[in-house]
Amino acid sequence: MSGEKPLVELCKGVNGLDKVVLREVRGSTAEVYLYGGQVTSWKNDLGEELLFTSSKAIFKPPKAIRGGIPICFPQFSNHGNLEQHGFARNRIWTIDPNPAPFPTATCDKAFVDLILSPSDEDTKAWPHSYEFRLRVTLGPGGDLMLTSRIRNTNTDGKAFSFTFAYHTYFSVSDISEVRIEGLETLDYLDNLQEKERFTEQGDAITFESEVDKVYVGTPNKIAILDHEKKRTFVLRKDGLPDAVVWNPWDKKAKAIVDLGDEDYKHMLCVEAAAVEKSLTLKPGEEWKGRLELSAVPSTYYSGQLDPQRVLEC
Ligand SMILES: O=P(O)(O)OC[C@H]1O[C@H](O)[C@H](O)[C@@H](O)[C@@H]1O
Repeated sequence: MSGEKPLVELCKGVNGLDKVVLREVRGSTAEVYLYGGQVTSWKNDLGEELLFTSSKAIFKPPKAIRGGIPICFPQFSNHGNLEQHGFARNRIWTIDPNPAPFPTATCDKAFVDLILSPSDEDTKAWPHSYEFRLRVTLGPGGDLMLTSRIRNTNTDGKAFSFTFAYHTYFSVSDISEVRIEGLETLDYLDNLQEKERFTEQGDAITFESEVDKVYVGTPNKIAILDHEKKRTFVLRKDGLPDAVVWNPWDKKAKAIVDLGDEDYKHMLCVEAAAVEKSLTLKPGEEWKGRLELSAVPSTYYSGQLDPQRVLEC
């Protein structure tokens, strides 16, 4: 019985890496590795895994863990001179022993606060002082919430700019059975066509080949419908105007060392992000970016989906 176990527990994960397990009274769980400050598991009260982690994921620095929710900071992808997706995803974060109080009642919420501070090596690549606090919360209904607060602590008076993404890998039954609602008719930058700008057509987005797009200025609510699983993920975001959609498909999957050849069928990345326009903080300023995920049963049959109902739930 999960009722016997603590709501928040620090234990050892793969290869002896530290991880924090969050438990919710009805049985949902989440796991967060200090390596990368990365959520690697989120299960509903039936014990079903909702996030994808690669069958070939390498749980060992310096390679970031392939799956879950890597944090891309201070750079998304190759939009700058830093390493791909920045360094936050392959640094060891620490647990904040004195987290700030929760704004609302805390008693039924399991949460952990992690901190990323710059190392000497990071400062050479990105010469800024900052404090990055990440709160991961498992809500009473099993919802998963991530809140990032990044503060400029430069003492030289300099502002800094960054791009950011919660690079979420959703677990899906079969990529061909999945659709995304909430991104129709929006503009996107196509990473497969030199970041050229296009406008999405009017239908829900479905998948039949490689996709790597940055949708710009999206609504704060996006739905991912898994027809076969009869499950809908609802992604809510705040402070993050863009949404990246990525699936490598078969050829690219084979070229990614830590991804199984068939894994692309069972994953879909929909990433709450700030990519098109970088975010700028002056000394003393703080930015907050929030992601909230819920997984609900899809109350529809094939061809009878009312998109409005999904997005309003
Ligand atoms: O292999 P990674 O460095 O983890 O990146 C995986 C993917 O992340 C994002 O979704 C980018 O848009 C893709 O271009 C990139 O291929």
